[in-house]
Amino acid sequence: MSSVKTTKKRTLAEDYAGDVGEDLQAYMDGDNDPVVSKDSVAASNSLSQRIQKRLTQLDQATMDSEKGDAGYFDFSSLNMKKDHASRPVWVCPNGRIFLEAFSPIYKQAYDFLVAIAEPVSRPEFIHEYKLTPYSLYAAVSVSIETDSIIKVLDRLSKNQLPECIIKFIRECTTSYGKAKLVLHHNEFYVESLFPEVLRKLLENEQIRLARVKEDTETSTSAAALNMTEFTSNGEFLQKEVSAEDQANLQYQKLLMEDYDQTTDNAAKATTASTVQTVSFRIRKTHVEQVKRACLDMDYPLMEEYDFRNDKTIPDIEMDLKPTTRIREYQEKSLSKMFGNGRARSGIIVLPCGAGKTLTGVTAASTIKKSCLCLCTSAVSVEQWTAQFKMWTNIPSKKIARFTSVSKDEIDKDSGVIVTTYTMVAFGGARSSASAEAMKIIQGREWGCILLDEVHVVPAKMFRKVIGSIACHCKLGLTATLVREDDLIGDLNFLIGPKLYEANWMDLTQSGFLANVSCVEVWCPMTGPFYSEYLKDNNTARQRALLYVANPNKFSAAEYLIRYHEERGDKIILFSDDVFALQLYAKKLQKGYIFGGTSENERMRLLQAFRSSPQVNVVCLSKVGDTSIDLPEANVIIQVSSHFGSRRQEAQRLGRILRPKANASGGFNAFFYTLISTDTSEMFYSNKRQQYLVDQGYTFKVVTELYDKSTFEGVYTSKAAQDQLLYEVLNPEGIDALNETESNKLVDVEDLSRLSSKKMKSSSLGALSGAGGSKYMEYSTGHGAKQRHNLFRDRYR
Ligand SMILES: Nc1ncnc2c1ncn2[C@@H]1O[C@H](COP(=O)(O)OP(=O)(O)OP(=O)(O)O)[C@@H](O)[C@H]1O
Repeated sequence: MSSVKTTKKRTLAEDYAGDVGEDLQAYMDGDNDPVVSKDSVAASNSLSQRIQKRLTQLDQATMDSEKGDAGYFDFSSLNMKKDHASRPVWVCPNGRIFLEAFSPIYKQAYDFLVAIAEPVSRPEFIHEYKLTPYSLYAAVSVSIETDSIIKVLDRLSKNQLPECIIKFIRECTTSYGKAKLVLHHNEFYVESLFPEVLRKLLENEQIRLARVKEDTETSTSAAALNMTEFTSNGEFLQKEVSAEDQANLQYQKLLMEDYDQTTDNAAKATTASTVQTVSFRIRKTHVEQVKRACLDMDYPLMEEYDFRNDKTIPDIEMDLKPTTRIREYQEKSLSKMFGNGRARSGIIVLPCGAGKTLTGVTAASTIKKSCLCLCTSAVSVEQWTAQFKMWTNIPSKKIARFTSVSKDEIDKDSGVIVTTYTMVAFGGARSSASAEAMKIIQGREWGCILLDEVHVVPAKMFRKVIGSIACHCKLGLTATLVREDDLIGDLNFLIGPKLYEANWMDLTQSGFLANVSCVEVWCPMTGPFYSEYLKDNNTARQRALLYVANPNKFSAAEYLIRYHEERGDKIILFSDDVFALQLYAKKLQKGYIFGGTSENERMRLLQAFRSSPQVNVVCLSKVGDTSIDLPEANVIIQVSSHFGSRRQEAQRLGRILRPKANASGGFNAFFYTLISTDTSEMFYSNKRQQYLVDQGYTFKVVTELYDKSTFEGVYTSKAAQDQLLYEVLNPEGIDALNETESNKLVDVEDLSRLSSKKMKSSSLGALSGAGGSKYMEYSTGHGAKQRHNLFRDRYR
């Protein structure tokens, strides 16, 4: 109960934070991390600090000269080219790039920009991108050279490239991607195409000490051997160009010449019979120290796996089935990973429901070596295992699940193990079966690690997992790389750069994602509810319950359920608040699932929802945000959510993104958020939507959903509303309810093993993940703090 009290004291800032499973939270809270050396953190921090400095300098340069009183940038003095109308982008001195999404060469420009810059916002007509040291690092790592970045950007740009931008690109990219860490025949090499880079690195004493001297050599790079089935992006560009309007072909070719040449060169380099590289061998025991020293010298070591030449790890017979067809964007993302014949470590960002699993499975089946797949929950472990079997011909004895409940036999030589982060990172006493499995996991050399949902796992836990496992290649997968804290930078160096990020709207237009109509329904508070809401003596918890249980909101949900049931839709009602969840479910006579629901009951309800035409509504607490797969659902009604969490909003939308049969071509999925007006819910809602707005979704506001004079529902009568108010102000057993909910979010095995000390010291906020500092808000113009003057008053 002590934890409940802590929750009530949470500050507003804490409330904005998003959620992360408590099991992960525990590792963030732990003070000792034997695997991670403090030096390693310091090194990465010092690099982050330098990067931050560069960014600050860039911003400062712009602020000094361009920023006006209103806090907006005035770029009217940009030096425009004569033919600017036919070029698609503006490049601003603060590193922001704006792309006309209606340009005939949009696709090519998009491919280029997403490779060199971070997408900030991608609505229908104008996209915004941002050049950052990380994005440039990613560009270099997929073989786009400094001069090509500048040249292509200049060709695409309507204005002359600002000098500070050219300087920024040069400064950020000269040293990145120039040195690689390669594992050849079980030996680690630092490799480079540039002898002077290796000479410079060897000036560092730590690196010199780590070097095995006799191995200095000029080698024939293994990258010279077979190309993978994923060709370089140059080829993709050609394909896309041919699909464009013929009249624009000449111009497009001219414009993209340099970019094509860059990618062609990269491809040629890999198909040519030899590529001269210089390398030196380093001691295995010194790998971490060398990585650190290189980071410190601004030469982060790219990690690539020469899997085709690796004879130390036995191949697994694992091919995609002939019936498996990967989609264009999946192929494109994989081409960034395998573009030079080796496997690059990095992160692929694909929207919810776009098929990250198949992308990961295809990567593993291309490498065909032992593969460790790390998921966030036992349910995901089941889903990944099923998809490995569905898409590939992997023999069943070669794939094993390792969770608290399922421990399959692990193949002695090689194979795929699907497990959770917590199972691997757990530091306490294990059962003998678990200890045995961990011995194999930690003793084996892995071809690749697949890291699912990388945005939710704390960097500290990553270090622990990655530091305890020997692997050649790491592929991170995520839908929402939303993490404005420093940890996102750490991910770049712990896993690798972002290799690809798909555009949600492009995938929607191509029919790979459902076309969702997002609606915010404004529900005024009833008089009595609002006057209680305004009273100071009511706790924050009570006030939150008042706006969630607002009778007008209840009626709106009731109306929407009736409307969509009549259409034959499948509806999920989400409420983070378990008291409210039960209220809605019981009064509307629908099934509900929360942390306390038994596994049998859960399965029964979900099965009924999936297959029975009579069961079209299921009410879910936050347990349904990610781990419950309901591809049939096409309507979401949110009545209560986790404060300002953009990730939760995106994850919930993701529940209905699976493509739907749609004869008319209009919206085929509906995402409703019910907001009690003039309460703090309005403020949170605005923050929550920002990530989706940046992906191009528009939220319509509806103020008159139904005719109040004729609608009759559970809480339309005055007497029923009074009764509800009484229940809300005197809720029975509410604390116990919420406690059960939070505890059930924890992986069972880990919960039983978390030390009682840790359990006691965690706040309820931490248990539900709210205490994690994962959701710091945008500080760069997209949060409510920087809202336009016109709208500020509305939210005051
Ligand atoms: N190339 C493909 N061909 C056919 N079906 C596909 C393909 N790629 C993905 N799918 C299907 O799309 C659905 C969503 O895939 P998956 O579960 O991997 O998505 P996801 O990106 O991991 O989503 P979430 O983030 O919601 O977990 C699955 O049913 C999967 O079978």
